[in-house]
Amino acid sequence: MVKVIAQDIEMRFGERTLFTVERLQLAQGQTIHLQGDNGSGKTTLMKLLAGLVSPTKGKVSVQGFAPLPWWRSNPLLGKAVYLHQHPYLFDGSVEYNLNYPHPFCEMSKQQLEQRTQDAIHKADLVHLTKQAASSLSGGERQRLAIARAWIMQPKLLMLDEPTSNMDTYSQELVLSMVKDLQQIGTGMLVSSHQSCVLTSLCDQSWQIADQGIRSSTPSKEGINSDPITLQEPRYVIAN
Ligand SMILES: Nc1ncnc2c1ncn2[C@@H]1O[C@H](COP(=O)(O)OP(=O)(O)OP(=O)(O)O)[C@@H](O)[C@H]1O
Repeated sequence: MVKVIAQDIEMRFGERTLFTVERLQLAQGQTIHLQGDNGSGKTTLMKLLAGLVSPTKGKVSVQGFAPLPWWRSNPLLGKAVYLHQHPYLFDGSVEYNLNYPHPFCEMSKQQLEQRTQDAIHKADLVHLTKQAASSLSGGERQRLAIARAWIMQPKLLMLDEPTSNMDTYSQELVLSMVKDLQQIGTGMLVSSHQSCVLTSLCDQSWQIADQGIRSSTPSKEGINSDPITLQEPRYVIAN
């Protein structure tokens, strides 16, 4: 089983402690809703788990991935795929952006071509394939970025505010792609400071508040947010 583990983490910017966490784990098969107010540290936590930023203290490690070639100095990069809410797209057409990850995918050329065509339809990008990615609207950019991840079938995926900027139609397209990834076991962390179309898929919630991160599982009424009890193992940390 593939997982990314954060252990004894402290994340600080200057004098300000954003959060501390004893242990946090994102594994294949999990779909987690990451909640927190604006500025609480959701993006920072995701970047930390993706190896894009380093914690002030503590360690982030991965398990279950194939050994790295000697020239890859950062063992975290590329393991848990992070999608920013304003996704980074390459110069070039929508088609170019969808084909870009092909060399990194473990699929035959034929499978990749089929999956790319399926992604174009799933994300309703058929009429946009030749258009420059830089000219897309915010919602179209997000659909393209998620379609690109859908082709890659990452083991771990982090979606940062994936449905902000999206109308109902785009949200439904994204929901369908995310459900597909969930079915093949992609472990996902979905950040959103309020419920969105994707949060109903989540089987767990991480809440950043008061410089800590609390983990909870949904109850019948929704996410269970009982008062914090440090002894309970389901809570990651609470300050
Ligand atoms: N490189 C940095 N240097 C200094 N402060 C930073 C840096 N990166 C983030 N911060 C600060 O850390 C805090 C958390 O930022 P982050 O983007 O992780 O929050 P967020 O929960 O994703 O917010 P939002 O919901 O508004 O997107 C913010 O106050 C931000 O200004």
